[in-house]
Amino acid sequence: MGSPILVVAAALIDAQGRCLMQQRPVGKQHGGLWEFPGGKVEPGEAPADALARELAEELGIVVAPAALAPLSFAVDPNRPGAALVMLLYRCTRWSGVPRALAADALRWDVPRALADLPMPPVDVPLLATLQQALAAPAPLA
Ligand SMILES: Nc1nc2c([nH]c(=O)n2[C@H]2C[C@H](O)[C@@H](COP(=O)(O)OP(=O)(O)OP(=O)(O)O)O2)c(=O)[nH]1
Repeated sequence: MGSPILVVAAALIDAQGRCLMQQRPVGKQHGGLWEFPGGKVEPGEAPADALARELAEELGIVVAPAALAPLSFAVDPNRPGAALVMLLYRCTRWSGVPRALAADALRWDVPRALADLPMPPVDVPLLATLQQALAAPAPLA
């Protein structure tokens, strides 16, 4: 069993409280499943920088690393070869309109509706946490 693989991903939330998910291309690991945009952290890269890079590559949007707020994390201990650790950030500010540059499709919807989509195992608890976070009253300023 190798060292854990660190993956960063974003819950992009629009003004209507909808979250963006993308469909992994058929033929890749987890092909056809719906996921949060993001990817693996490269050696020497800070997690938020890695996520800003992935969001530019996958969606063509510009996100300041400071606009990425840590939300939750999840672990898939059963991934072949090495456990996968996924850090989920919440993001409400970006420049540009997300486009499916690396995915087969994009979908904006409230987390409750997204939960019906087929997704990798780590995404299930993360989406539930996101749903709770969006349902909770806004924190006092
Ligand atoms: N981006 C993303 N990846 C996820 C999610 N859930 C989940 O299990 N993963 C897995 C799928 C991949 O094994 C890994 C993400 O790495 P990646 O997207 O860079 O993988 P990849 O196969 O496209 O890249 P590569 O290894 O071919 O360079 O994490 C998710 O919600 N978002």
